[in-house]
Amino acid sequence: MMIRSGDAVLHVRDEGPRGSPVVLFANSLGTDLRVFDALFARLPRDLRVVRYDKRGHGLSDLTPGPYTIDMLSDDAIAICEALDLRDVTFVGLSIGGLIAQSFAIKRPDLTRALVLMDTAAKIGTAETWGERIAALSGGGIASISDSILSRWFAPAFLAGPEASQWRNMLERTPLEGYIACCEALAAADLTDGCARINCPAIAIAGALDGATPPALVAETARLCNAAFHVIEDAGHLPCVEKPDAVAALITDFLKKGSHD
Ligand SMILES: O=C(O)CC1=CCC(=O)O1
Repeated sequence: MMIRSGDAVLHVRDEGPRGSPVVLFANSLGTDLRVFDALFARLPRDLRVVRYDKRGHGLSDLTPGPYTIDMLSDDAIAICEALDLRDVTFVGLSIGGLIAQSFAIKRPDLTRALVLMDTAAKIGTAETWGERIAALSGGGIASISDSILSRWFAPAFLAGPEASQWRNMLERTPLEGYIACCEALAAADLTDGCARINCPAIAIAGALDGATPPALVAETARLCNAAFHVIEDAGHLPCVEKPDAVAALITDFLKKGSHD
């Protein structure tokens, strides 16, 4: 389905029984909602799982940049309002985790719990994102996809045939949407707001994550009192590489700490 948020129409997938606990997923830079396919397949069937392509990605509209995390979390709020979702457990991957933090800071009334996956209150610096934007403007996403993929995945996964679908997804992301999200990342620092989050939360990091290393994710977990978990033999996208381990953590959290 498609849902309007301001000047964009967003591609949303809403699955599972109505009236069940709601889990909302926000994707990372250079991916679309399919990044959660393997994880979704392993979650309990008695959840209402809502996924969407953030603007500038997947089948959602490409609106002019720069974007901000505030604008991107307004999109998540618009989806919740359109679908009348409440008591949301928000699972955010990387930039999706910044969106989830911003959502929880702005709308604690909608937030049941957070799962912060390979993310932080601040990712990179204005300088490192500026360098990436300059490289992208010169050569496009394919010119830097090898280095991005080396942070996304452990070497063994990267060497196998499964990795090519993620390279294709990354390289087929609209360049303008990708850059607009890099601009949002360059400006984002949720350190102060994150410390005010007081809902139940867990943080997850791939042990080999080269983009948001475990120590950085652990620091954000400490800020918002989240339990911290490391997934062995995984990089920045553990929901792709180790979906069984991630599904087990989220299922346990939903049973024990998140929904009653
Ligand atoms: O592209 C990367 O290096 C990893 C990443 C940072 C923010 C995000 O969403 O992905």
